[in-house]
Amino acid sequence: MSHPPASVELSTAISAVSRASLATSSVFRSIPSSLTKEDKSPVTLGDFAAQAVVNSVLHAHFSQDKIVAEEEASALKENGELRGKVTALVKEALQRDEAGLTGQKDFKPQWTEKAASDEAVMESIDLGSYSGGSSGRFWTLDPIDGTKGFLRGGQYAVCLALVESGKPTLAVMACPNLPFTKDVPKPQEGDRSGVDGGGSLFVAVKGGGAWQRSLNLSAASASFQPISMRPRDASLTFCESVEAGHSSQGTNAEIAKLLTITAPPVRMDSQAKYASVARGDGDVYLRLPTGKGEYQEKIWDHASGQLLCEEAGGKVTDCSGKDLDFGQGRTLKLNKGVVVAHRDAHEEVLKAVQEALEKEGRGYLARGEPAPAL
Ligand SMILES: Nc1ncnc2c1ncn2[C@@H]1O[C@H](COP(=O)(O)O)[C@@H](O)[C@H]1OP(=O)(O)O
Ligand SMILES: [Mg+2]
Ligand SMILES: [Mg+2]
Ligand SMILES: [Mg+2]
Repeated sequence: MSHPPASVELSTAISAVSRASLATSSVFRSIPSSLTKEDKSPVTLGDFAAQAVVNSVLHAHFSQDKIVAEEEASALKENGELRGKVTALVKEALQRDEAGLTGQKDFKPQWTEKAASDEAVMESIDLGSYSGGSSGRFWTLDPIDGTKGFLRGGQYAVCLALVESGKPTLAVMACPNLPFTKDVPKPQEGDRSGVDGGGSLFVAVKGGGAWQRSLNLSAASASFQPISMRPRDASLTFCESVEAGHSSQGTNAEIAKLLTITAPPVRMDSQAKYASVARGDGDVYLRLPTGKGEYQEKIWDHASGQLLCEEAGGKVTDCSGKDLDFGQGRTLKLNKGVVVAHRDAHEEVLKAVQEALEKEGRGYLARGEPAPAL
């Protein structure tokens, strides 16, 4: 098959994510500033604009579908200048010609001019407030995954997935700063001039494979190609977060020793990590909890990445070997940590993860038990 299995959902999601990544790329080039949210994490006008774009495209095509998305519009309600900038970005992204942007000649955008007023933009952002759950279907969106990377001038991703009965069934992820192949060097952190050839777009359909093409239709690699994880090899390479506070890098180093891996881990921001192991740039993505595992991972931080890796031949579980459960609300509250490896390597990697956690006195995370009370 030379194209992912077609559906209106897939065409709509490709249109939405491609448009959103136009808005984020434009903010990225201009050296974004940020606001700080209540949980102390940053948000930029790129996050707001991308969420408004995706939600308004989804709502125009599937008005019954609910959306679980990261951002909320409250900060824009008090800040007219920021609101105006977001609306201008949304307008520009929604007005782009579909065939020229995504090559989807038969897809007819259903949204109207009205989607790009200040009021409509704020309403669209707040369409993402759904609480999730295990029944029916909903979309989950991270408008900019890796906002810290986005601010530093590193990797980030626009991540959208359709979840049905608690399981991701369709994923579209744009990685505007990830070159189409590993052979083209990634831009240096802080380089805001963009990627030669225009970054990468990833798609996965449950039971229908994982695919990528260049985000830029004029690039040589503008048509979808299937991707797969690297088969179990003699030596494994690891991929982990740049942010030490997001996962336990010390535990990863111990796991590498147990697996006799000597190569240093590749550090990268965002779900671009899932995409790069899905296409075989690396072998293992570990995101192990810090401390006692107090942080609950958000569903939008994993839904599209999980499907991409599973459809590319991988297995994705938490530290106790359980599947990620996307039907528990806005967070993965029944899971601790994420372990991604090729199907044939996963058991061995998980064993090393569990051994390292036991050694550290955090074996309860490996057993899926609550942390012991002091
Ligand atoms: N305390 C935390 N622990 C784990 N992940 C976090 C934490 N705070 C934010 N995140 C999320 O981690 C992801 C990026 O992590 P990394 O690049 O380290 O893999 C992002 O989804 C980020 O959200 P956001 O979408 O707001 O950037
Ligand atoms: Mg995120
Ligand atoms: Mg985000
Ligand atoms: Mg965030």
